[in-house]
Amino acid sequence: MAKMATSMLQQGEDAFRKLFKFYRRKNPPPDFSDVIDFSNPGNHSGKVFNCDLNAALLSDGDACRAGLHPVCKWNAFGLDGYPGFIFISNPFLPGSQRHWVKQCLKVYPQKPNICNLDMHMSPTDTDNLWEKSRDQIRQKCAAKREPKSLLEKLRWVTNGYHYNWDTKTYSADHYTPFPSDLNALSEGVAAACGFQNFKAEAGILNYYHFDSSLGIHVDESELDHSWPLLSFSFGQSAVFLLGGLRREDPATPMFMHSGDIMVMSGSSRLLYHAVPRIVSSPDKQAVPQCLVQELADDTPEDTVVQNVSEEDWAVCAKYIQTSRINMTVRQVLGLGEAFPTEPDNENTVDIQPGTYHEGSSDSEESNVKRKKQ
Ligand SMILES: O=C(O)CCC(=O)C(=O)O
Ligand SMILES: [Fe+2]
Repeated sequence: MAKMATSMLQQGEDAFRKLFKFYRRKNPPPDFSDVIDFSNPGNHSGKVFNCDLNAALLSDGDACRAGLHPVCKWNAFGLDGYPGFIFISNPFLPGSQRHWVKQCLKVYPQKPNICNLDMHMSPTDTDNLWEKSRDQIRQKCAAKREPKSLLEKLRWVTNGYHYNWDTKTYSADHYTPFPSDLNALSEGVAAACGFQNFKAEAGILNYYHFDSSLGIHVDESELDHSWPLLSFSFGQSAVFLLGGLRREDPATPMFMHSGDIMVMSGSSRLLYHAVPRIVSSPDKQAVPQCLVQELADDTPEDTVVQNVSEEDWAVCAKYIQTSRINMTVRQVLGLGEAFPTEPDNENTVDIQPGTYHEGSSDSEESNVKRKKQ
């Protein structure tokens, strides 16, 4: 079976699509032995190398304020053949990941931010998703099939410059202030990777369940590609496929576990990628161990990461038992750059907003619709 995945890599034509289908398959489940696991990279030591980040680029104090270990303690890796790609294996301080899960469920979906539910519901119906869903989630019984709460129907949220899925553009007049805590985390990670003046301007949050996937796409709508794309994962794990500059190029499979960060920069910034499958976290506990921990008592006052109340965490923990949340953060504009004044209508495409990330479809195409860029 492992051979099967490898041989697909060699076939050339549409190798990525075949690999996507291979990892998406439910019955029989695929062999995951070719999937690089950066938490245990020994098995793939031929492709993975240690990446020495310059610890002087982010002070220990700033790292701690963003809820991160000092950079000298990070396990950062590069991947042969992918210059500019950096994988940081869970650099989060114990307890700090909970904050991001709570923000993604309770705070970031709030109006005026936009989510997939807005595509077919009124703003009053999609506001206060947390309040409308928390009791239902908390009382959920795993053994029974129960109706999904609105929060469980959430697939994406945008913040900062809100991505327009129809025109595949960002615009000056569709903007809400970028969350300051996520900005601090993003600036810190970017700085540690050598991008000192990175500005977090747009965020796309993706919410996955065990039957979700994200189709093959490239993120190229940002106007300046010299800045990295940052990706943060929490909850259950994903198989992530990193491809080439062409959609059909072969791809390298890797796991993203809770707390892992990916930086796509330089010549890896515009590579095709996809998430064919969500899998249980490797520690096989209902909630990944790194999310069980609470913030240390001596956490400084000025940290952006807050303690999550027991009441709130009860909801988040229930949700995350079957879900993964990914936050991608982008800088949209270059230094001193502004959006073009005339909208570029030629870019209009035939995607259906909100269909990029449908859970139950077996077709990889259902998700590909999201960003065929
Ligand atoms: O969920 C992920 O790991 C990938 C998300 C992604 O590619 C995107 O939002 O553009
Ligand atoms: Fe992406």
